[in-house]
Order: sequence, then structure tokens, then C-alpha cells
Amino acid sequence: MSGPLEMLVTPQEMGRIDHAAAASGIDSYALMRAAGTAVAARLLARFPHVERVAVLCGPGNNGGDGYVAARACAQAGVPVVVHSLGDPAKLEGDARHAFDDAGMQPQALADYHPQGGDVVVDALFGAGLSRAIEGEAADCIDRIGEAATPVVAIDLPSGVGGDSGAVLGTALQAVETVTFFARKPGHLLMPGRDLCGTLSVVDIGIPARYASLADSRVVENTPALWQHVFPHAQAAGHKFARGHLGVFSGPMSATGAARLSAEAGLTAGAGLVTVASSGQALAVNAAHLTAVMVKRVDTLEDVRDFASDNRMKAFVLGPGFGVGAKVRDYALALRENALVLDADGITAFAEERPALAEAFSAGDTRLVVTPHAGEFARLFPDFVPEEGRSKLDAARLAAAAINAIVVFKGSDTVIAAPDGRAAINTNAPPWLATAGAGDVLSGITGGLLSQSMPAFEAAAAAVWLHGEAARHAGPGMTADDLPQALARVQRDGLFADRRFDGSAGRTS
Ligand SMILES: NC(=O)C1=CN([C@@H]2O[C@H](COP(=O)(O)OP(=O)(O)OC[C@H]3O[C@@H](n4cnc5c(N)ncnc54)[C@H](O)[C@@H]3O)[C@@H](O)[C@H]2O)[C@H](O)CC1
Ligand SMILES: [K+]
Repeated sequence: MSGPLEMLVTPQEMGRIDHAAAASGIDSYALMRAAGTAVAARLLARFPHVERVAVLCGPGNNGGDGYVAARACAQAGVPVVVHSLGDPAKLEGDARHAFDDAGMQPQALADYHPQGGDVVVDALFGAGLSRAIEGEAADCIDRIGEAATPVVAIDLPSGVGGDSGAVLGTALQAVETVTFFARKPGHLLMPGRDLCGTLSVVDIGIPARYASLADSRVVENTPALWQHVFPHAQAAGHKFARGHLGVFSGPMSATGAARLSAEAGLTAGAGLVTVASSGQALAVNAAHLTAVMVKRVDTLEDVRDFASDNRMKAFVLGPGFGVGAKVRDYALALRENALVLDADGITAFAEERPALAEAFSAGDTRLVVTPHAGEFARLFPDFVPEEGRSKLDAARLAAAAINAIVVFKGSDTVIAAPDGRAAINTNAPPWLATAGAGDVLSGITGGLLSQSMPAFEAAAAAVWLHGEAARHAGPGMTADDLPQALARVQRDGLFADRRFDGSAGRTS
């Protein structure tokens, strides 16, 4: 899929789009009929031998979609039972219309007891979920979970926040989720993504132009976002033209992280990579490096010298470095450069965030910080995800606060820029959560920055390539396998296969 619908639409924005469509004369009940019919079709395609469909309808329009789906399944000759939360006589608008047209008498939700052969249609709550699910609905969700009855969810699995992917109270685990018009952040953010099962997006007749009512800066991280500025190495390119990356090593006992990072940077296309090492760790670094160079850097003066060489295009600082004043001083000395600050480099600024923000506040965005959840909470205790603040919101707030690209890592890594652009990554396999993988990510990011790729696009591309390399390496891989897998991803056309048509361009 390309074009504007690749963007993610929040439930609030979706509400605005619905209203605008209805105000322009589009028949909103026709949209509901299309939605419910599509859900029934999806269910019957996935479960052609279903013995009974149990449709659970809530008090809003999600329930309305459910009544449409119930009728469509019945018309296909499948036994259907409907259970409603609350009194269906209180339904209003399109949902009322759907209930009347279905002509089915619902039973109480409390009376739904899953039977073998059932498939549940979850039409309890969708975009309108506004508080934690409790009581009768929560009990029913528990029963379905215990019985492991397959669930086809309408719009969102009930209990999943559409803007956050978080669980409000409790949630259904679906095998299929059918949403409409465009995906919501909660379909991509965890645990929402896992609770959705297979997600499909159905066009129910809302014209694509209404996407302009939503913030188009939030997208899934795909090559469409950054391939137009991706540095494809020129056959005739000189190694200096591809930029020189510097990676700071930790002390003698902790040098491996920098080497992993450096090798990844080289594989990502940096023309030259130098590991900057204290004299004490120089021998161990030199003994383990071949294509990557080593340089002795002992003092802040040495750092300034290193950074002032205008062939140096980017730096990676933090992996294995140690927490303390030294890493802060080094980071601040690199303020004029593109810098990936990771691991200990992030933790070291926990009490001194203003100094970091100040150093990189002016000019182009050139600082990339790559915290996992623990590091994020140390540097940004004021922005941690919690009720009412999604991981996406958290990353965007953090990026704006320090004028940096924030790569908030996890199985749903969010890449956010100070100007509000953000991407959610979805291609990382579970086995990527392994020691040293973060060092490799920093190195890939540094390697792309060294080739003058803009910071947001470089970070997003690095996260995507990192996930793709891990998929290629397969289960059981270690971080050491990643640079080679990354080389294969770039060489074997895996990347080329996934490249979008240049004309599709960016979605922002
Ligand atoms: N996108 C579209 O163009 C279309 C979407 N459709 C469907 O409509 C729902 C959204 O409908 P809405 O009425 O706004 O919200 P819900 O049905 O999800 O729920 C609102 C309802 O539930 C109550 N409520 C909220 N949270 C709780 C809770 N924790 N416990 C109890 N009750 C709760 C709230 O007070 C309301 O009464 C969208 O998801 C689509 O499925 C259209 O049908 C087609 C067009
Ligand atoms: K639902």
C-alpha cells in the first residue's frame, strides 16, 4: 500500500473524518453496512466451517457494525447468536438502524458461554473505548480467553486503546481484526499489535481525500518514508565521499560494544570507520579490528581534535563506555557533529538533560538518542508512557524537549523527530532482543548519518534495516551475525524487493 493511507489515524481523527464524510452527504449507515459486511466476509473466509457465530454487541457504533455482521452471517446460512451489553432498546442512530434491520433478539452478554465450534465477533468496543473495561464485559472477555474461542474483532479488539495499543482494564485476543479506512496507532503499538492477530484494512467508501483531516506525520516505518534519501553507494564513489564515522570505545574490559557498532557502521556504507580508544584499550581494539581503524583518544582535547577533522561526518558514543562525567564531556564536545548517543551516554545525562538539550538546540537536528524503556525513563522521567500518554506521544514529547531524534526501542520501536514526524516500526523479530543488538543499531545509524542522510530518515532506515537483517539472520542469531546479515539484505535485493516505487514518495 502506498499513498496517504499508509499514515496512521488516531480514533479522534477517525471521528472527525466520519463526521466530515457524513456532513458532505455520504450515507453513514451505508458505511456501517460496508463495515459489518466486510467483517462477515473475512470471518467466513477464515472459518468456512464455523459451527456458530456469536456476535457480542456493545452500546455504540461498534455494536452497530456487529448487528450488520450478524445479519450477513445469518444470510450466509450460518447459525448466529447475538449477545448485547446493555439494553439494545437504548441504541441510537446508525446502530439503532442496524439493530432494527438485523431483526434478531439479543441475549444478555452475561449469558454468553463459549461452545466448541464458536467463532466470536467482537463488536463490544472500538474507537469509542474511553475507560477500563470492568464488570459484565470483563467477565465475558475472561470466559472467551479461557475457552480460547477464536475472535474476529471489529475495528479493534475490545479493550485495546486505538491511539496507544495499551490495554484498558482487560482485552480480547483476536485472531483477525478488521479495521476501516486506515490503521490506528494502537494496531501497531504493543501489546495492541499482538492482540489484533491478522489485521486487514477495508475501504468502506470514505473517500481517501478525507485523510487530510488527520496528522499525516505519523506513519508506519517503511522504505517509503526514507528511500528517497537513502545513500545508494555509487560505483565510482570515493570512500571519503561516503563519510567517516567515529565510534568511541569503552575501557579495556568493555570494548566489544564499540567494535560491534563500528562494524555495523561500515556495513551500512560509511566510507571509513575509526574506533576511538583510550591508550589503555588500544591494543585490545587493534587486535580485533581489520577494516575498521583505531585511533588513540585519551583526553577531551583529543576528542576536539578528532571532531574538528572535517572528514569526520558522524560519531557513536555510549555503548560500553561507562557512565560518568567523561561521557557527558565527550558528548558536549561533539555538539557540532552528527551524534548517536546510546546506552551509558543516555544514562549519564539523566540528571543533566538541560545541558544536552542546550548543546544540540540550534541548527539542524543532528543528535540521535536510542533509549530502551529503562534508559528512556532515566532521561525522560517526565514523559514515560502511562495512561493517557502512548509510547508514540512519549517519543514525540522527548524529541521536542531535546531537539533530537528519539529512537524509543522495543518490539514496537518509535522514531520521533522534534517537528512531530514519527514512525512506528513493525519488522523486528522477537529474536532481535539479544545482547549487543542495540550497539549494532547505533552503528547502522551512525553509518547512514556519516553519508549525510538526514537524521530522522537515517534513524528510521537504520531501525528498519536492523529488523530486516535480524529476520534474514533467523532465530538463534547473535548480534555478531547482524553486520553480515545486513550486508546480505542490501546485496541480495531483499531491500530492493521491498523498495517502493520512487514516485510513491514520502507520505509526509
Ligand atoms: N470509521 C468509520 O468510518 C466507521 C466506524 N464505525 C464503527 O464505529 C465505531 C466507533 O463507534 P462509537 O460509537 O464512537 O464507539 P464504540 O462503539 O467503540 O463505543 C462507544 C460506547 O461505549 C461506551 N464505553 C466506552 N468505554 C466503555 C467501557 N470501558 N465500559 C463500558 N462502556 C464503555 C461509550 O460510553 C459509548 O456508549 C468504530 O470503532 C467502528 O467500528 C461505523 O460503523 C462505520 C463507519
Ligand atoms: K471491537
